Amino acid sequence: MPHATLPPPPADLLDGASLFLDFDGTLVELADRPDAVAVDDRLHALMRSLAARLDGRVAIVSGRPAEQIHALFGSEGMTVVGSHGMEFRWNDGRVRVADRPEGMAQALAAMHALADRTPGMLVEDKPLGAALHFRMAPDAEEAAQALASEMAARHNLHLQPGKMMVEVRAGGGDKGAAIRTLMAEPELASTRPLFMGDDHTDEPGFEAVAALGGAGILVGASRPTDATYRLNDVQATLAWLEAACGSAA
Ligand SMILES: O=P(O)(O)OC[C@H]1O[C@H](O[C@H]2O[C@H](CO)[C@@H](O)[C@H](O)[C@H]2O)[C@H](O)[C@@H](O)[C@@H]1O
Repeated sequence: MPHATLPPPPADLLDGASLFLDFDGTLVELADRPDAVAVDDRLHALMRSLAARLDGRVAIVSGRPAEQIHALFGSEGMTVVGSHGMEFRWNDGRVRVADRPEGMAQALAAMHALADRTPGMLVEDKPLGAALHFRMAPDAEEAAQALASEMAARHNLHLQPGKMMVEVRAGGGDKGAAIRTLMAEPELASTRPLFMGDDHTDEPGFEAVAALGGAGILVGASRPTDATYRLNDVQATLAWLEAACGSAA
């Protein structure tokens, strides 16, 4: 994986593009708890501007449940892919959701047992996965990783690392495969896909957009990546998007 110093994206990159956006760490700052995140007026306005600028060719591609992203954005009416590429909710009402894997109940019970004896550790129960969050219990990272690995192996679940969390989830897809599915929509044909994301779990998305003739934009510090461009942080990302779609205040 290349590790060059990446330039910021050019201002005209949205021309003829379809835009896929990660959520946590890309559009909103990371917080101590998953439920401490909100979509403010600035982000609402930006999503409306992007939808207008790109004729609706904008989607959120998140590890969060699609339902949660919908609830956070309210009436924006955009396409959302949730659960790391396993749930599709298109803006025309179509829905495609993978089955909840067997073994989730046992994995959740084991995670709750660990969290109950670990102050600060949180369990996130998702439709297609279960996550252990140790942002507020950093000393318990090893225990969380060990339990998630054990649950993944025992119940044939996909092990999904994240930022200060580890998840077991339904397998068979990732953000890269999800972007390929979205790009197969007729109205996206012959557009150039762009994907913005911050996490290692966004790398399959960067790889997919590059293979489809587009570009990935890494949000955060320089690291080995398949992205083509880089922006420093969430604030730089919001400012670049606003400028690129002409909605800067
Ligand atoms: O793919 P994303 O949209 O970036 O979602 C990835 C995960 O985001 C959430 O967890 C992360 O954000 C939390 C709130 O800032 C933070 O407390 C946590 O440490 C981060 O890992 C979400 O809770 C997960 O379900 C997503 O998979």
